[in-house]
Order: sequence, then structure tokens, then C-alpha cells
Amino acid sequence: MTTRKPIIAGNWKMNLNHFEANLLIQKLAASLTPAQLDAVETVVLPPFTDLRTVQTAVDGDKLGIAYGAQDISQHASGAYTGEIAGSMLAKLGCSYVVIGHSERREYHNETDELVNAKIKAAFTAGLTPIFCVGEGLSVREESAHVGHCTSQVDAGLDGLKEDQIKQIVIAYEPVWAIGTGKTATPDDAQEVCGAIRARLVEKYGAEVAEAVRIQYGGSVKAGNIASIMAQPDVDGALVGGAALDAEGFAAIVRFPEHVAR
Ligand SMILES: O=C(CO)COP(=O)(O)O
Repeated sequence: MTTRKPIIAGNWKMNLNHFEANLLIQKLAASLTPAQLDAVETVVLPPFTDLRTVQTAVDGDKLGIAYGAQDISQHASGAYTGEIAGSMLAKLGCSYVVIGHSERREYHNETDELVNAKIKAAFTAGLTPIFCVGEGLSVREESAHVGHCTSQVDAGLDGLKEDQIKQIVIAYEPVWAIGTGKTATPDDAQEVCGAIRARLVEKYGAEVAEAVRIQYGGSVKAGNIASIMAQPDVDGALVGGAALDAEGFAAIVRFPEHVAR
């Protein structure tokens, strides 16, 4: 029995304009009861252009759903064309921000150093990072995935204070399982999530490590969430494709009806 509150987050990636975002958030809220939303922290991560719309819906109707952005600038403000500062996200009521997603690491050449700088920028703005780590297929095939992920964790958390580490959400997303329909087995998810927690114990002590919520991400859907959430070191999921369907995402949030924690 863990005391960590489960957190299910829907990463909408580059999908849905603000009209579509409004529909999805309303439908999602209508599909979940207050008790279900109380049992599982439910988060949506829309594109920047949808954040104001989501804020209006969530605040206006007190939907009980948290939201955040998919990226943040490492800079506080200034001449950085196209970038979005943490303070701007905080002003829009964001609680979370995804940092270091494999799609940003791969397509935008984000390094561990940049990810670390963005995590610090998030905390400065009062946002909670959802810090992503994960290995590609070749690393997995060499059985080097555990070390790969724990060193990404080391680099991302470098220089943070203990209370910041306790607050952070770490998402283990094996790249080969993202959008491929190929889910890691529950044992695969536990292996890496457990190793991440063991690493946190080693570096920061058990009290800090026990507070950190670790998500699994990669082809999560209603049909596989229960077996993944049954793992002792998996505290939630970061959901991509299945988060674009209100009923499908709501069914994932309702996982406690199928698994005791
Ligand atoms: O990358 C992901 C969430 O951030 C996972 O995406 P899928 O759920 O579509 O595999």
C-alpha cells in the first residue's frame, strides 16, 4: 500500500485546436465523478495555444482536472523568439510542465544539460516538472536500459534541492513503446521504475525517494493500465494517443476500480 497519490496525465502532443480542446476537456470532466477525480490526480497537457481555453473551462466549471504545458524555455524572459517562459505558464494556471520528452530530445536535440536547466526554470516559476526519461530500441537490445535511464535521472536532477526532488514527477517512457502499440510489460515498467527509485534512495535517502511519483508511458490504454498500476513503483501513467479520446482517457483514470493499491 503506497501513500503516493496516483497521477494520470494526458499528453495531447501537437493535436487539437482550441475548439477541439474545449470539447475534449468538457467531455472528459463529464465522464468522471468527483470521487474518481479525488482518487487519481488527473492532468491534461495541451499545446500552448489551447492552454487559455482549458484554463477557462477548468476554472469556470471547477472541473477538478489539473493542466500543464508540454515544454518550457530555460530562460526567464527576453529575446528568445518562439520560446515560452515558465512565468507565462504559471500565469495561465498551469501546475505541470513536461520536460525532456523523447520527442524533444530526438527532434530538437535537447540534451541532459538543457533538460536540467528547464527543470530548474520550472521550479523557479512554481511549476512541477514531469521529467521524462527512457531508452531507445538499440539501448534496450543491448540490455543497457536501466543504466541509461538512471543516468538521465542523475543528470536531470543535478543541483536540485531535496524538497524539489520530492515534488517532481518522473516519467519512464521507453521510446520503442511510444505510439507503436508495443507496450512494455508490467515487469519491464517495474524494472526501470524500481531502479529509478533505488537510485533516488541511494542519492537522496528513503524519505525523499518514497515521495517521488514515477509514471510509466508508452501505448498505455484502458486495457493495460490496471496491470501497469499494480506494480509497486509505478505511480501513474503519461498517456499519448489514448488521451485524445475522452471516454478512453476517463477509463484509464478509473483504473482503481480494477486494481487495489
Ligand atoms: O509519449 C507518450 C506520452 O508522453 C506516449 O504516447 P502513446 O501513449 O501514444 O504511446
